[in-house]
Amino acid sequence: MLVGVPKEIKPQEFRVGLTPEAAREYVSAGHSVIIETGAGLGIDKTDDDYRQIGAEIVDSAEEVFARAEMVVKVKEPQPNEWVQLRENQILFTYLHLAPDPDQARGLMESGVSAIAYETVTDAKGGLPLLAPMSEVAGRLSIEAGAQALRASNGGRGTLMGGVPGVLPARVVVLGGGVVGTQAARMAVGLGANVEIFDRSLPRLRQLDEMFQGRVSTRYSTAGTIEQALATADVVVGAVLIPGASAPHLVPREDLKLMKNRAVLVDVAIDQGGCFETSKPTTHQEPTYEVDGIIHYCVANMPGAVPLTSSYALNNATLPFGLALAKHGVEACKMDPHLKPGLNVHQGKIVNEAVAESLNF
Ligand SMILES: NC(=O)C1=CN([C@@H]2O[C@H](COP(=O)(O)OP(=O)(O)OC[C@H]3O[C@@H](n4cnc5c(N)ncnc54)[C@H](O)[C@@H]3O)[C@@H](O)[C@H]2O)C=CC1
Ligand SMILES: CC(=O)C(=O)O
Ligand SMILES: [Mg+2]
Repeated sequence: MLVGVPKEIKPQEFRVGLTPEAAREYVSAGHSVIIETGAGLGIDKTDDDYRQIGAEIVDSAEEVFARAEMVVKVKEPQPNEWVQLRENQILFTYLHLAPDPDQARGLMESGVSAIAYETVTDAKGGLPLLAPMSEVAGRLSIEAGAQALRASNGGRGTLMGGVPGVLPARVVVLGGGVVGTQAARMAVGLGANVEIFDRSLPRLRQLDEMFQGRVSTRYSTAGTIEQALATADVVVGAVLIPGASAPHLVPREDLKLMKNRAVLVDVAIDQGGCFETSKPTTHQEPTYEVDGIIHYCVANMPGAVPLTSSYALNNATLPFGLALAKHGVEACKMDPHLKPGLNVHQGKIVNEAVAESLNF
């Protein structure tokens, strides 16, 4: 199969769909790989690095989209990308369609078969192609929160770990999955006071065990969240209902319960966000303020650390990508975990949760 990788075009997105090491695996398996010139520069890989493993460098994204039988990307296609997709072509990337009906329509009209990283599953009920980026985003969320707390950035002026004689910041994490766990680890590492909320009691038990008393766990209800908001310095939004838009756990009116210039970090923004007042931001302008509360809502957080992120992502996507390259879209029928990854096929939304969420 001819596999193509365009350069990412979202603002400040420096990851790449295939690292040279991953591209080499495709070539070894007998596939051809074309890479848009400069696609790897964000991870310090030159065109020559790709040429050396047997890939062909092409001058434009247009050529990649026109020639490739499978396009491998990182972020969801932008409007000028989705118009270049076509029937009998596979797109393998993050899509996050539930909160994005325009993209959903664009992909349906293109006729492409689009497989979304974030809805591929594993035998343990996890999301193996989302997990590595959730690990990155979870860890970054605390760095982002700590930065936003600085007075020079509009925040309350609280130091995460406090100092002897002065209390540390209170960090509230909504959702104790991959993002939430990594956020909690980082916050604990900085010496913050941490509470994690989840709706799953088995998960709360695991977290309790894992953190050995360094983190408090709480069952997530509107009431318990309201109580926590009153004392929080940073609230990390890390919930997920796979395929669906994130539930709004904090309505706008609840911002008045919070301390002035406290910080909301909405990692779940790519699924629409879990605070009512969230709207996607970019690394260029990551924060904004609503009712005295600082919001950080960057939808491609891992793009800020493209080296770590591209390798972590490729480690997870490689076996699935190789299966798609070998068997085409039929691979989704052969692998029950790749099957839910197929979001758009023959002009229809074919993942049930995504279709339901979009009301399609
Ligand atoms: N902004 C960014 O750059 C990135 C965003 N993400 C997003 O972060 C979000 C979380 O991802 P993961 O941690 O991998 O998901 P996950 O599935 O590992 O964890 C989600 C957790 O939320 C819990 N949950 C569901 N409803 C809840 C509720 N009402 N209250 C409290 N907890 C609830 C679930 O029980 C689960 O433990 C997703 O939307 C994902 O797309 C992930 C990576 C990068
Ligand atoms: C998961 C996701 O949206 C990202 O890595 O940007
Ligand atoms: Mg995202």
